[in-house]
Amino acid sequence: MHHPIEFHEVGAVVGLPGIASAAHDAGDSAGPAAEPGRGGRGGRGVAVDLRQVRKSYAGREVLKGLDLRIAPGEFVAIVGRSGCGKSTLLRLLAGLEGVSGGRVAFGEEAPEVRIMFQDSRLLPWKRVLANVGLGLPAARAGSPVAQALAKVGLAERGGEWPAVLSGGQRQRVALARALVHDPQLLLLDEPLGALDALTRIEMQQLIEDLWRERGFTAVLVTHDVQEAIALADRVILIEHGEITLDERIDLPRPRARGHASFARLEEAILSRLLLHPPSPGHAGDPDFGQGDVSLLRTVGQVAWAV
Ligand SMILES: Nc1ncnc2c1ncn2[C@@H]1O[C@H](COP(=O)(O)OP(=O)(O)OP(=O)(O)O)[C@@H](O)[C@H]1O
Repeated sequence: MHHPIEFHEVGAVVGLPGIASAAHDAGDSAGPAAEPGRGGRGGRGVAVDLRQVRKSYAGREVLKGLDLRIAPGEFVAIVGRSGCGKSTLLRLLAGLEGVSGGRVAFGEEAPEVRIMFQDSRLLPWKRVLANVGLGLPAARAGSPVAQALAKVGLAERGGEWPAVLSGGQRQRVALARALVHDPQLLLLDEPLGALDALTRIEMQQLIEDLWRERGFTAVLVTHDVQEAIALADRVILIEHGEITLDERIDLPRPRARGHASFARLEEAILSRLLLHPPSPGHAGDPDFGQGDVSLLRTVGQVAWAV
């Protein structure tokens, strides 16, 4: 049964009135309406609702009024050129920074949100077990920590120091450290960016498996369009601080990179990325209109029909 979602606001509110009612007005929604994510099965995911989110640093506007709704259990990938504001968006979602305007809201009060970065950020003076159990009461840590380590394929490595692990293994530990808290929202800030190609694909599969099993909502920032298409229900493109593309990926999972429809979708998104070169200090893309989105959607649909 479909229940309306009541959104709970986090961070500062500037310029927008009460949220709960506005969030459900069909006509008020920017982007696709929140429908349940189709991959995650565990029902653990939380809905996310961003309205007119703005973020400035020292008077320079980095995010210029983002509207984005994410359904519970949905997997969203954010792509865009370096410096377009992807990590800033994740930090706002994580509550690590406050918005300069607009609002960030979740479908539940105080959901469990975890974030994973490109570097593992493990504490080098603590063994793997202690790193994964950080923040858990000692009495409760044992079994969940062991289970999380087993999930990421490192059941035997708990007694080791982070320094003796490979980069990929350290990221697995970082993933286990997030999993142990059973997150409702998992934020992934280019977590596989420093890994070799093979390890990267293995980690992508692991993340997808865990997402399907646990059902958390996932927001992945990545420079890799293939990675975005392989994992996400929707690929969002940010350009000059604005969302200029919100593309639903309807390919069956697991997704075969070599498949013609995958390749065409990748080409379409890449060409969209390359269409508008960076223009520092320029507010938005005046020459970008609905037509561009329609064009890409057409390309995508043709690709999916193949
Ligand atoms: N704490 C900060 N103080 C000042 N400027 C900041 C701060 N954090 C981010 N910025 C600026 O905001 C812009 C967006 O940064 P952000 O890290 O979100 O980009 P990004 O899209 O994630 O880039 P990349 O892909 O290179 O990681 C950049 O111009 C950056 O210099």
